[in-house]
Amino acid sequence: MFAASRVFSTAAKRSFSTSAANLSKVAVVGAAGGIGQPLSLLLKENPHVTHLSLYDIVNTPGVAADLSHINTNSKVTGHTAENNGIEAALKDAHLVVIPAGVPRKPGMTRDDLFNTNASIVRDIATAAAKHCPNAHFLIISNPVNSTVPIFAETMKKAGVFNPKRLYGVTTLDVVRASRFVSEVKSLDPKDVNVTVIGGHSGVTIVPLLSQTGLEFTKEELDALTHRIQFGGDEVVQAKNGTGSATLSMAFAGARFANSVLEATVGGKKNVVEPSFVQSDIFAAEGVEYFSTNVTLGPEGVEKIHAVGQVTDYEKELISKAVPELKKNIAKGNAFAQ
Ligand SMILES: NC(=O)C1=CN([C@@H]2O[C@H](COP(=O)(O)OP(=O)(O)OC[C@H]3O[C@@H](n4cnc5c(N)ncnc54)[C@H](O)[C@@H]3O)[C@@H](O)[C@H]2O)C=CC1
Ligand SMILES: O=C([O-])CC(=O)C(=O)O
Repeated sequence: MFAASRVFSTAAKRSFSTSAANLSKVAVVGAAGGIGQPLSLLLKENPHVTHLSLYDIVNTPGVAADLSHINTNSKVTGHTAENNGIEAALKDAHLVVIPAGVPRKPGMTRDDLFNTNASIVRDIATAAAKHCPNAHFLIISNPVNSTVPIFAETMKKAGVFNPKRLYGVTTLDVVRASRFVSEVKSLDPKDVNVTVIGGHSGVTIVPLLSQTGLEFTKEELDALTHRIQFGGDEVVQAKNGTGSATLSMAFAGARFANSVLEATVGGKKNVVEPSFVQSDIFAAEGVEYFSTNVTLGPEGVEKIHAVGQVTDYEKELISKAVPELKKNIAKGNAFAQ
């Protein structure tokens, strides 16, 4: 995993800058938005990317022109809905990152975004099934617990679903957890890895603080657990109606995209990241998708890690997460039928 303070190490840049065979087309859908723009900037700096393809319903020609002046190797193209621009944007993409859709305002839950974002994600999945069915798909659009099932069901209908290549992006939860714990323990976040499992909203976000190897008082556990579960709300409140996390999400999304690229085209072994993927872990409880650490390999998800040893406190958190997740997933599945 990357050190929290740097998205790309100098060594990674050096080792991948010379091999053309390692390079690939990456599309960002929702590229002109609050997340899309800084995420595209970070991807422009990624040495694995040969072609950065930006799609949005508005403004991508300007964003693409701007980014195209940065002197890194990748070509940048901007596409909008006119003239079926999504086809050109997605065709032959190796990886597609999707931060398209509306963000929260204060007082809203992520599930309140469902009515708007569900159809946006379904329509993008329909286009993806047609133009780049073998790509790796990174879903950022909320509510992730439901948009991942929507994307999967739409791909299944088109007969092209590959569960190894569909990832709900939950990286921001571990980025936050690392930062928040390091603040409490006066540590450098690069030395603090927190496993977070479950989903990406409120009580479905389950930090496994016992697995950090650090000691916490009950007060610290309660406060940290709450802050990690509701970190998104802190930003929504602070932005006061103008949106939700964009810059930290761009950082997290770029880290996850780079990990997938390193594992799939960079030849790197043992790349481990958390992701909300199709998973057997709680399938018996009717939970078809679950976020845990996964090992990424050349084909995508190679191994889903077990939850591991958990305390009674964490068992209780999991028992609250599972029914909520089940509901969110069922809602996504039902929408896509
Ligand atoms: N997974 C995670 O950890 C996080 C997820 N999010 C989610 O990411 C999404 C985007 O957030 P922001 O970038 O802040 O929103 P934003 O409103 O700034 O940007 C969204 C962009 O999507 C575009 N868009 C809308 N419909 C589209 C379509 N059919 N095709 C292509 N593009 C389309 C809009 O034109 C806009 O440029 C939200 O749903 C938000 O809740 C935000 C933070 C963290
Ligand atoms: O809170 C939100 O709505 C955006 C999000 O998913 C996050 O910041 O984790």
